[in-house]
Amino acid sequence: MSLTPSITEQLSRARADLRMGLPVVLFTPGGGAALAAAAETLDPARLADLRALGRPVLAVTARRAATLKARAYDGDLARIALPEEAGAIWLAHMADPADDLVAPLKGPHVTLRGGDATLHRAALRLAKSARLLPAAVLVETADDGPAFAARHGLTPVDVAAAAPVLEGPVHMDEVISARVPLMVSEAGRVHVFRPDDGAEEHYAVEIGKPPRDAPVLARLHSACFTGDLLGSLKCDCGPQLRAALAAMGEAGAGVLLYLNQEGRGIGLANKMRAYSLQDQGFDTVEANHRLGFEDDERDFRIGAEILARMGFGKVRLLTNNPAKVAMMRDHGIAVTERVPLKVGLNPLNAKYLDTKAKKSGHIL
Ligand SMILES: Nc1nc2c(ncn2[C@@H]2O[C@H](COP(=O)(O)OP(=O)(O)OP(=O)(O)O)[C@@H](O)[C@H]2O)c(=O)[nH]1
Ligand SMILES: [Zn+2]
Repeated sequence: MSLTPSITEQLSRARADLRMGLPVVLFTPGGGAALAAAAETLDPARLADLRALGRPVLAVTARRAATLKARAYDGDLARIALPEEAGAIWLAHMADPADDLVAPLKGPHVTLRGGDATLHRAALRLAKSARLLPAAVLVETADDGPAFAARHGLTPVDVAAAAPVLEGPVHMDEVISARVPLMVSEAGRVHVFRPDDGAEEHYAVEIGKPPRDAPVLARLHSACFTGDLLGSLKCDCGPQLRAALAAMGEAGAGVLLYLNQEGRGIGLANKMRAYSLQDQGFDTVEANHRLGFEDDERDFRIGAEILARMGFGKVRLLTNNPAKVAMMRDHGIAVTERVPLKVGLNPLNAKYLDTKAKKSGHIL
């Protein structure tokens, strides 16, 4: 029936539920089912309810497990049995490395081996896509997943159906575009693109009337609230944003995608967590890992999709990041030239830029 939510819509609901602290019901058809909640938002009352249903397990990524010194028998993740006395505070400390140094968690942690980690993997993937810390509490239930969910008004997610949606390309539609005269060019136009998975909208700023059959001067700019808006000296994002627009104004044509992938795709709250770890002495990559994330969690297919939707197939890409060039090529956009964008170096971001050059392959 068309009134029934699609798997994409169910996933979008599940993300909102996790952010509010509600568990969702993950299941594989004909296989197991589990209630899953994000460790970061789960309150003590709901944790007690989960405990009443079975033995809770905390799933963390292998990155987080490495810091916790927990064995990741599942390769990419670890399933840690919740000790009897573990409450919401224990969970918060396991999920969030903020206090790792001042109050290290006492192990040893009992991690599960054998069995199936499919539901745990899906829970972590969902938590990441909800821009939460990748740590989830799961309790398996012998009940039928969808029936259990219906009884309690919870969102059921068929993880077998969800996998290709979570890993697949995002579909995007243009909602509207309107003329916005800019300082760099009066011929500015802002386009708003809305993904069909309920996630954040992304924007394209078109300068002039770039012909669609020639390489366009383009920038894929990832949102940086602190750098772009506040003028943070910790990164080079603000100067890069303004220099890219200025270059397009000067050339009379160009397209800047403003992608809402704050913090290289981990969201602003997690980026601030990473910043707080950086104040403890970790670099930008180490901080991401301690939080349980990879170095870069952005999905560059979003940028490729928007360019394609606008009719652009060839770009002269303003970037210092060769991975972006490779990613565009992988997703059907020809990069005829990489145009360096070296601006905004200051004494406070020199180490950050140096780390990006050494660990992330950026060309300084
Ligand atoms: N997780 C995390 N994200 C950061 C940090 N500093 C900046 N960012 C984010 O990084 C993104 C910008 O990415 P960069 O790696 O600076 O640059 P790039 O876009 O890969 O490459 P360029 O095209 O050369 O700018 C923005 O989303 C910022 O919010 C940090 O320390 N940690
Ligand atoms: Zn920045």
